[in-house]
Amino acid sequence: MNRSMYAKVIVDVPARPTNRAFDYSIPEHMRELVAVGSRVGVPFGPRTVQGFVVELHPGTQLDPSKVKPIKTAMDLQPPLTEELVKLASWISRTYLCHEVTALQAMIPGALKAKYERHVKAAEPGASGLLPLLLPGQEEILAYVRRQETVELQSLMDKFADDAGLVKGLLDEGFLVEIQMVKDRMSAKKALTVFAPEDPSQLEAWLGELPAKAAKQREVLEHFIRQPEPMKLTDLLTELNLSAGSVKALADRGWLRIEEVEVQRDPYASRTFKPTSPLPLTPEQAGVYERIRDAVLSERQRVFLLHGVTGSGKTEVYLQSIQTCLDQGREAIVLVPEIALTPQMVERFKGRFGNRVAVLHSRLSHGERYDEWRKIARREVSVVIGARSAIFAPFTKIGLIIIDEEHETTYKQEESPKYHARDVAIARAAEHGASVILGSATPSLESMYRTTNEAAAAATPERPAFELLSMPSRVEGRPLPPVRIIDMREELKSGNRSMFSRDLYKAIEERLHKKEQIVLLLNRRGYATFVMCRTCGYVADCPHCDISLTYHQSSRAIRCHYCGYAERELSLCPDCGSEHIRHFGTGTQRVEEELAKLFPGIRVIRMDVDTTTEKGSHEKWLTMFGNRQADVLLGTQMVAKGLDFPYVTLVGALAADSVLNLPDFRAAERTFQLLTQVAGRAGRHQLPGEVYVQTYTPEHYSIVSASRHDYMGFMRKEMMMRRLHNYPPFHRLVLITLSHEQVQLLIRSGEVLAARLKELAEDRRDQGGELEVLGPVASPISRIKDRYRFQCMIKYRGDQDIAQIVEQAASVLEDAVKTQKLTVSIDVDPQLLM
Ligand SMILES: Nc1ncnc2c1ncn2[C@@H]1O[C@H](COP(=O)(O)OP(=O)(O)OP(=O)(O)O)[C@@H](O)[C@H]1O
Ligand SMILES: [Zn+2]
Ligand SMILES: [Zn+2]
Repeated sequence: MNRSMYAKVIVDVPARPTNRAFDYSIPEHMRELVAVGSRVGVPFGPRTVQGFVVELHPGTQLDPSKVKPIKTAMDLQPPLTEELVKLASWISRTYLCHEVTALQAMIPGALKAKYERHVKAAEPGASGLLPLLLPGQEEILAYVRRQETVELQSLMDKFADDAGLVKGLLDEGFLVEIQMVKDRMSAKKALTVFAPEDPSQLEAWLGELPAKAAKQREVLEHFIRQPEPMKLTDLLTELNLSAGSVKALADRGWLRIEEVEVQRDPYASRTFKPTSPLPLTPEQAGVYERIRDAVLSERQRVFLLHGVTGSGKTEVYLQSIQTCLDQGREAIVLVPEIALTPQMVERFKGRFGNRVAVLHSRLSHGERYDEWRKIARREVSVVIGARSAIFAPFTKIGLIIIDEEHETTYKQEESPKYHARDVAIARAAEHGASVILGSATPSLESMYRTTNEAAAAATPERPAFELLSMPSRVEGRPLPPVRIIDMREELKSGNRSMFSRDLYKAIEERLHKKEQIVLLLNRRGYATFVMCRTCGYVADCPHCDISLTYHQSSRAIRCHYCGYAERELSLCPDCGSEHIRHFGTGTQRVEEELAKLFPGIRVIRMDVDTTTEKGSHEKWLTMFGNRQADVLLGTQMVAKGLDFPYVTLVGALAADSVLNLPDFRAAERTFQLLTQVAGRAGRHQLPGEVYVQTYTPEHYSIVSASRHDYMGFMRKEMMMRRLHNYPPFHRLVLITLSHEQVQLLIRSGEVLAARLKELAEDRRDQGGELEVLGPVASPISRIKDRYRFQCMIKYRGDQDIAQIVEQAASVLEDAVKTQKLTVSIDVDPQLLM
């Protein structure tokens, strides 16, 4: 029984002055409904907005007569747990975002507020000058009175020809506007037929039916055989009836028809072959036992599992989860982008069946909401999903697994700019849960935290990691040999093709043996721009500092940042030449060249253009798995997690494409990508082989990847990072300012940097290491007609960086408020653009 009379509410108005909880009173009749974590509609200024209840209190510090009451309680069960509410406040402090933004990130899109404008008729007497009504207005008013409240838009639509009359009624106060806060989506409902509690009744009624009511008889007989409730539509199809007969029985009061929530299950039509635990290899067993002990200890422990590709990490995950479930606890599994790895879903559903919920971005709003409700109602105990699944509203988490922990997709690029790894560790602390960070190529940040140096500096918030390793593949299968091919030499000997001679031969051989091939071409590697070959003109976005991208399918060139699009060019706008070259996505060109070189070759191309349709990934991968194609050609999405037994050749066509990006992680990303894609070859009986084509064959990231030498790469890269004060030794905060006028922007940047440098000076006097770089133009210096400038903070140790950033940013508050300057803060940024 909830006796609290006041609630502290975080309102859905993401702005600095509102980034705190406001007091509201809870009307008597809502006391049972309003709990920590529930959503409420509250008056805020002249509006009604959604808010989240974060605390309950018996009293208020404010003058009670000034405290407004909550208007609506939106949930029967709060969608957020108390733990998640607390986590939101941690996220807001750690990543410097508004608390409501963090709360919003935790609920499914379907529950995000939709504001509707409704109208109702004013109380009689309020404006009671009826004679003033214009012809036609009386009718509108009467209509609204009959409906009680009407959504404004639908009223406007209904009386579209008289929109002016409606507006007049509003202006003169005959109609009053009320704002409603609603869910964007509601649970899907279906009519369901219920038999009476006591089935012997049915037999008796059967006797009472007139002889000619054969159809009704069939329905009763059905429920005598199967008394469980049944969806009306299913019943009608099964018995081949029309609704009339069922309705007739309901009218007699013999059956009951009710609207019942149904769940949209995106995997309902799929069957998953059940699997049982495999006997573990000694390496797997050693790792599994460490994890099992940790899970049983019910303390927060973080493991970094470094297992080479094909070492059987997934089986370790599955058995660790089993341990956790046996204990009556729950597990969360994160994968980079689940739509990309249907094989993962299959493995988890195969082992745990319908105890698994799946959350990813390719589900519809409704499907996502239904999967989420299964979690909220504890109908499942395992969640597998992309980044935001880390917010699954479980209450007894025992284990959190982050597969391919080095992936950048675990960092959200828009606010809240959280990293799922850190959120996982924070949740594990609350639940006494273990975390497994698994990868064949762990990030330097995670690896660093297994070192003694990091252990010495560990805090409860940033605990040290325990390193587990699985250095060999299952069943002693070898890692495939990797050959580096120097493309400069190819060019010298007159080969201008995208394929080196050796790779060409290797492909030919596989086609002959009916084995399969994976070809990787990094998306950023090959230009997709439009260029005039006469004068060198390149089509740029008129609103952004970036070249336009050619899309062959729509014959358009468009900007990836703002969506600006124009038709493909036939003449150069600068010199009028007809020699315009449209560089299609790199993969398209490779596909064309493959077809030319190997007539009849069957190629599946996976890239942004071929995978927009829902379920397309799955379709392509199933086809490839069924050996309906010889080549799987694609961008990064073919590099990860795939496990196909007939793949014996992997080719990386442009290994250095990532190396040339202006990012201190370029070498790390190159090493990761090459190692991952090489790992797709020879995972089963057939031995594999890998070719890496590059213009910089001597670079240590490429050499180490070719030797499967993670440790060698890591040591070298650590040295470079230490030398240049980059993560993991120093941490970064990136502050990006943007504005339409470059002058104002430069001035703001300088003011900010000056203040930051002052504060850094103070810190250094107290012994803190802190360096401020900038302001400089961002690598992408303009997006959507707004110029961009950035400052970077590099710091070391466990400093309260939030305080400094907030203090410094406050010097820009005026410009933000009055001049539309935007300030975006990224703590531990993954992309430096
Ligand atoms: N104990 C075992 N006995 C037999 N086969 C196993 C065992 N463990 C795993 N496997 C098989 O070995 C193959 C590789 O395992 P898995 O895909 O889990 O590797 P991984 O470490 O996740 O690799 P990657 O990092 O490349 O995704 C799979 O086909 C899996 O079914
Ligand atoms: Zn030109
Ligand atoms: Zn643009």
